Amino acid sequence: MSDSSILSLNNAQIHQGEHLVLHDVNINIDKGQFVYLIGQTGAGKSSLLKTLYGDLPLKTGSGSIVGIDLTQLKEKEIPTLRRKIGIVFQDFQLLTDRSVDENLKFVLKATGWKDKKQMEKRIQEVLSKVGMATKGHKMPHQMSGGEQQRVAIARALLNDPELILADEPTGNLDPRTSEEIMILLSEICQNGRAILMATHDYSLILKFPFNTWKCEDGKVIETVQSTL
Ligand SMILES: Nc1ncnc2c1ncn2[C@@H]1O[C@H](COP(=O)(O)OP(=O)(O)OP(=O)(O)O)[C@@H](O)[C@H]1O
Repeated sequence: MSDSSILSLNNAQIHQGEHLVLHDVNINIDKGQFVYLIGQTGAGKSSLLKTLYGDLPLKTGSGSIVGIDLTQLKEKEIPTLRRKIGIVFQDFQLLTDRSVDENLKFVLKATGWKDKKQMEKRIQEVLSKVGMATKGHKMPHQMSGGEQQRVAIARALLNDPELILADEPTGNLDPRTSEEIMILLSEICQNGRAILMATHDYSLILKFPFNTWKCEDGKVIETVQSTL
């Protein structure tokens, strides 16, 4: 593992309970790198991401993410891990009973922020980054899917993570909105964060080309665009 590595798995096995999903996984992402994760339904993309954010245990092989050893990860260390990475899901997962500002404040409080002024400042900063500076008062149901995903990305940025894991972040969006979200994620990457993004959308990969890993036949292989 090089100094610039932000995520690596070596000879890892990814399990869902007793079911072996992926084996001999050897992957590395450096700081500031963008990588796509593709593969057919059920191929193991979400299982791999879940292992990386501590939702599934890594029992075989070795793995490290944002400086944390995944094989040694204890239940009580999972919040620390989640603070150091940003996670974005297909279905946004905003709390539907509160405004954008309150959604973001909830995460800040849960991750140890106390000072009210500092929290307000940080919320405004991340909302500006995703083009939602004036939308803090909105409730989730008052926003389009694309706007909700922007807020979800703002939420992922709150604690200034070096790595963002995104599980089909454009899966619920129309093609144009998907492109807008990709432009945003590309900008975030250009600002030095690494991104690992699972997707089914090959047209996005062609428009925004980055390294691509494919889950296939129980393995993760690096692939080139012409073989997608
Ligand atoms: N909670 C679970 N318990 C047991 N097996 C599961 C669970 N979730 C997924 N699996 C199994 O693990 C394998 C990989 O599923 P996974 O969700 O990682 O695939 P995926 O590539 O993300 O698929 P999709 O593109 O449909 O999201 C599949 O065989 C699936 O049936």
